[in-house]
Amino acid sequence: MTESAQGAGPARLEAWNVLERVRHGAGVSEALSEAGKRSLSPADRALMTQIVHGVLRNQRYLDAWLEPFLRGELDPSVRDILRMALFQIGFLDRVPTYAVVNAAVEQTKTVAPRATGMVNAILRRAPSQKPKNVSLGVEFSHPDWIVRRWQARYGLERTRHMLWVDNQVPPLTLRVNLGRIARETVLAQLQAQGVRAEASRYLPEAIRVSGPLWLEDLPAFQEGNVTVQDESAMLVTWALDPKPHERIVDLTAGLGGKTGHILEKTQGEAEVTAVDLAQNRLSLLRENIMRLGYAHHVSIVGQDSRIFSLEHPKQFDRVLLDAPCSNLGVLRRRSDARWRKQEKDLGGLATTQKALLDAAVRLLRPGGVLVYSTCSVEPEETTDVVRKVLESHPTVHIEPVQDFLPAPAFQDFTQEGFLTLLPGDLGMDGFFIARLRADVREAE
Ligand SMILES: C[S@@+](CC[C@H](N)C(=O)[O-])C[C@H]1O[C@@H](n2cnc3c(N)ncnc32)[C@H](O)[C@@H]1O
Repeated sequence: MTESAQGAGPARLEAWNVLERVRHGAGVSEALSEAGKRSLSPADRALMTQIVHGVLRNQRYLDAWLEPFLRGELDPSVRDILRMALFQIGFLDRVPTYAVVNAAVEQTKTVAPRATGMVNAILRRAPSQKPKNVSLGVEFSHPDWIVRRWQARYGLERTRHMLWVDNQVPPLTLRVNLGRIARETVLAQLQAQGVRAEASRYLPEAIRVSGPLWLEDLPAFQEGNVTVQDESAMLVTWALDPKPHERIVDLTAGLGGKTGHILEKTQGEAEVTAVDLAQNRLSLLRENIMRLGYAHHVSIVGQDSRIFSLEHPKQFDRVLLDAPCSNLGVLRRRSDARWRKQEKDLGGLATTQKALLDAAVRLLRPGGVLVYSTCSVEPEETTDVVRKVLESHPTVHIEPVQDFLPAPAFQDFTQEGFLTLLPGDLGMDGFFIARLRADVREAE
């Protein structure tokens, strides 16, 4: 590493590398966890993460801030250095402005030496001239199409709140395997490490952590009794309400977040199958389930769920379809997602979701239960999909989800039998959950 690169500090150098990788298509979580494996101190890792998410969450605002100072085209690598500097100046208070400017100048010397003078000149003037009178989309750094559709549905104040929620650092929530360890024991372990945490008011297995936590140091995590998952994602398994000895399939299992919860709730006594077509995700799912100690209690199938359903019709008591979606309910966690999606993608997603839900219905035995969930609350991906599928399957009906949720507080968020949590409701991620049941007599 050159002397000037070192001058920027390891956290900023790695943050810049991660942003470059994200610009070239890498997912932000994967890029951050790769970078985190390099020898960074815990403080540098935290600063790197804060800068990367902060720049992505505030990108449009930062670009509007830069705009008046630019003359002509800007090299994307230099733009990232400027965005990082303005984010630290505008949104963090721990580093003095002169130190941020010096770090950015040092970094530019190695990345694009000829731009050093320009970066220096911009960062001497810009900090005192923040953008004024900007639109909601600029103020909260969201694409206009998202702002427009939320405002049309929820009105101005609600939309402002949702946009604000998306830019906050989300809470870290832990799921405790209550069959193996009491929540109080995990809380005591957290307290012993000086971590601020409290029991969720809404789910008996959830803990909200509000300070920094190195999970690997937590005994309950090492023993496989704790998993990171948002409370709204935990509600999906509550809605499914799996029982021991049933045949259950998780049709889009991904990394196994919900498969693990199903295994915990049935204490490994159900016959669980996890399907996903992404082989790389299934290897991680296997590792995750092994850590939880349920490796021998799940069959893992790398296949398109639509094919799987043709091969196993009417064979399952419970089917979970946590469908691929636009992620618009979890923008606070996926800081890059708002820039990757376009409104026209919703149509294609809805087609896939409908095809997968048709496949899910096919797997139900008479009387079987199906849960459909998305981390988006857009009607095209949620109520529209469910209604269309119900029209073509008259032997399947809606079962009100509220009867299966763990706290009375959720009643306020149910309508027509569906649960819809908007981003930030009860402090949780945005989520949609529907529960369907096949008639006992005549499943399709
Ligand atoms: C929302 S994620 C699932 C997250 C997972 N349920 C969890 O809790 O960790 C959607 C998943 O659907 C998978 N997928 C998309 N299309 C599929 C298909 N046709 N068949 C099987 N899996 C599919 C993706 O690979 C992705 O892992």
